[in-house]
Amino acid sequence: MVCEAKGKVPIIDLSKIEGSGREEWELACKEMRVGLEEFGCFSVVYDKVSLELHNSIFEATKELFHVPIETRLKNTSEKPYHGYFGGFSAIPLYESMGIDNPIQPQPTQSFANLMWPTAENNHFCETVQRFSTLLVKLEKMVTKMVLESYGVSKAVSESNMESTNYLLRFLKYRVPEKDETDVGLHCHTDLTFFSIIHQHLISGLQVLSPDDEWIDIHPSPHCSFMFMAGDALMAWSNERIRSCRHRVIIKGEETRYSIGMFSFKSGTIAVAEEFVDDANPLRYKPFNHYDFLTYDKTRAAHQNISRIKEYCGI
Ligand SMILES: O=C(O)CCC(=O)C(=O)O
Ligand SMILES: [Fe+2]
Repeated sequence: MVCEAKGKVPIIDLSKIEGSGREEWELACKEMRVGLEEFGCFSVVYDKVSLELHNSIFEATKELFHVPIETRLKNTSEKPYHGYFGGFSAIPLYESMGIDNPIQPQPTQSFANLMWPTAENNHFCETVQRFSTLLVKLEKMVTKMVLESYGVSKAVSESNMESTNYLLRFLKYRVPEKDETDVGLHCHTDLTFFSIIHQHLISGLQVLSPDDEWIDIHPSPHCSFMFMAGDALMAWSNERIRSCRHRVIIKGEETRYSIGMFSFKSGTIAVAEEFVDDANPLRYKPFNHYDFLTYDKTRAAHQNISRIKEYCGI
């Protein structure tokens, strides 16, 4: 069930986990903890996402980026980092758009109406809903497994999960022109609780190992999903889990598309008591996730400092 090799990002097959026994469940939890503590990530195979759905969501993504730029720019949000992002000289290849709360029909429909005000957009909405519903189900299952396996009480685990909001983002990286950088996204950690990245045919995602080596995360099979711990999960776990340092490098002659499902918490995030003892004193003050995003957006860039540490580290 689990392709494990020490020093490698774990690959965990959760396709049949729901009907499985205690032993398989615990083994999968252990692999998740190993991945999160060593690399800040693990890869999940989840065959409830069919090849047909995988192809449909990427067809929808390509169509979306064919919409004129004036229209794409209409993807705005009151929440920081939730709307259109692109045209930055430091990352010229990268462009992305987002739907906040994509499992509700209304936000997806409003987004589609903005992008295709006069054309039929039901197929886009239906595909986004099907994909998002499965991904959110998967994220909830993984979060439950991670929290439970660290011994977090059922009540705390349930309230943690109830406070989750999801942001679906469509990402595009164009091919670099001659003499242009091949960096799609510079090395960073996400500001999220969890980030799930789903890739199409073109590789590019790399994660940094504990020995500071870049590991390629290849986009196969069609139902594989990269789970990366964000800064909020690192803080919540009092740094037992490390946030995943990653980047995107664009090689070859084809546009790269990927999709991200990002989770954020409403209310206050406080370090879970299970992670604090004499050897591990409290490292973070309680914080509001969206205030952290606002702070990050307005702060001067200090690339070498952990952003969450700067915000609420003790
Ligand atoms: O496109 C990818 O594979 C990764 C995207 C990413 O790191 C991000 O959006 O934060
Ligand atoms: Fe990222």
